[in-house]
Amino acid sequence: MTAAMVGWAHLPFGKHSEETVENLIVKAASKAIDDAGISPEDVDEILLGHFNAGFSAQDFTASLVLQADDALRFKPATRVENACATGSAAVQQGVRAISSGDAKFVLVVGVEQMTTTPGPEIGKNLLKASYLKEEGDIPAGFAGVFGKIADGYFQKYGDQSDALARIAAKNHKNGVANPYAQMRKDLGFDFCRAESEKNPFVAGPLKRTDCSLVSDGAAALVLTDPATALGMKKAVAFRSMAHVQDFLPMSKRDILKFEGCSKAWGAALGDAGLALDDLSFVETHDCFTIAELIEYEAMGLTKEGEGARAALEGWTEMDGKLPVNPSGGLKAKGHPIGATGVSMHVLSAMQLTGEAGDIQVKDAELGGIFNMGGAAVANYVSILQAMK
Ligand SMILES: CC(=O)CC(=O)SCCNC(=O)CCNC(=O)[C@H](O)C(C)(C)COP(=O)(O)OP(=O)(O)OC[C@H]1O[C@@H](n2cnc3c(N)ncnc32)[C@H](O)[C@@H]1OP(=O)(O)O
Repeated sequence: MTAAMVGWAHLPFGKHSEETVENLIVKAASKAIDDAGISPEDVDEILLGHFNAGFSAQDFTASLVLQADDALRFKPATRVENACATGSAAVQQGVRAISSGDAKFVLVVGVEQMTTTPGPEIGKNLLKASYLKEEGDIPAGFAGVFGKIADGYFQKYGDQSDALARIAAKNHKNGVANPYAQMRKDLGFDFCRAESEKNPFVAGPLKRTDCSLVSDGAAALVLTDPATALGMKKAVAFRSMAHVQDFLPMSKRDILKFEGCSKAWGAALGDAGLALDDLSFVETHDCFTIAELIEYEAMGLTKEGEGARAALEGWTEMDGKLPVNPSGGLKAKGHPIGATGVSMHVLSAMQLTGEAGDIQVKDAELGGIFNMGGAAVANYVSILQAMK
């Protein structure tokens, strides 16, 4: 074990036009420090996950965290970015600072405010996480990128519309019980399966219900070393973690396999000496339902081309053999880009300390997280375990 989470905070995700990036950061940071029961003076390093890419005019944001408390002034603070995996990139950098012995307490904050940006610009900003030379003109923003992946997958393995609707319906159902989720509505399989005025096609075979939400929100956590964590009121350890970065152009890869995701799961489970079956739950990056389906294959839950089985046979439901996205995922909880990976770690820590309330997975002991930037370009897996 290299590091542990000892305090955390999660603001409700949603449309928060009354907020500013600055307020979101300050609120989440203060709450996480309070939750850890440390003094702001104890923080040795600050990492801020913030994608931005045009969502906010303020583009130099690391120092905004210092506004959570005067005692944070003069602490080293750095902004970390790796597309939609920005939050996990910040968390894993924090774990490295702890493991190296450079810091005793690290504060990690993830934030994004997307909904105040006009519609067409949202898609344009998100597309900056693709290879612009090849994908820059794809219509419908990042949905266009995953629409292309879904098209290719359907051509190779057949129509997967039922499985995608099952994934959407599962995540929406789970989101109802999550007080931090943006959309708490059980849409049901039939609504997600059928094209309708309320559920139009967005890109390729992907309908609105196959897409994650556009969101505002922040989450934060405090890390320390495992020995110090043992003396604190709660602690969730990093049993292992992995980061695998792949080529940016999709043309240089077989995009129907998320090879970086597969390698990251292999490395993290291997380092932990665990099998996927040992995990109590997984929070995975369902930016689009087709991504969750391919991730089932990449994490080793099913063989290649058979991800649909896991959805159609209920393996990943709350009462299935491996609950996936008990939080409702990006689909229902929301996907404020820079906050997403931090949120995944916070909600998993809540599961492992029995703080997850109505989304609690029974007897959760080990949790896996997969957070992805771009189309399987930045791949981060963390395996978390309760310490007490
Ligand atoms: C970039 C990386 O590195 C990797 C990644 O993670 S890629 C993912 C990045 N994120 C995205 O691409 C966001 C994708 N989602 C979207 O762009 C938008 O949600 C969307 C285009 C699918 C829909 O937007 P829209 O058509 O403007 O819908 P909008 O007018 O806001 O809302 C209309 C209705 O649909 C609902 N709705 C909006 N988005 C929804 C969604 N994704 N799922 C379900 N319902 C949705 C709204 O609640 C609203 O419902 P009511 O009429 O009942 O109030």
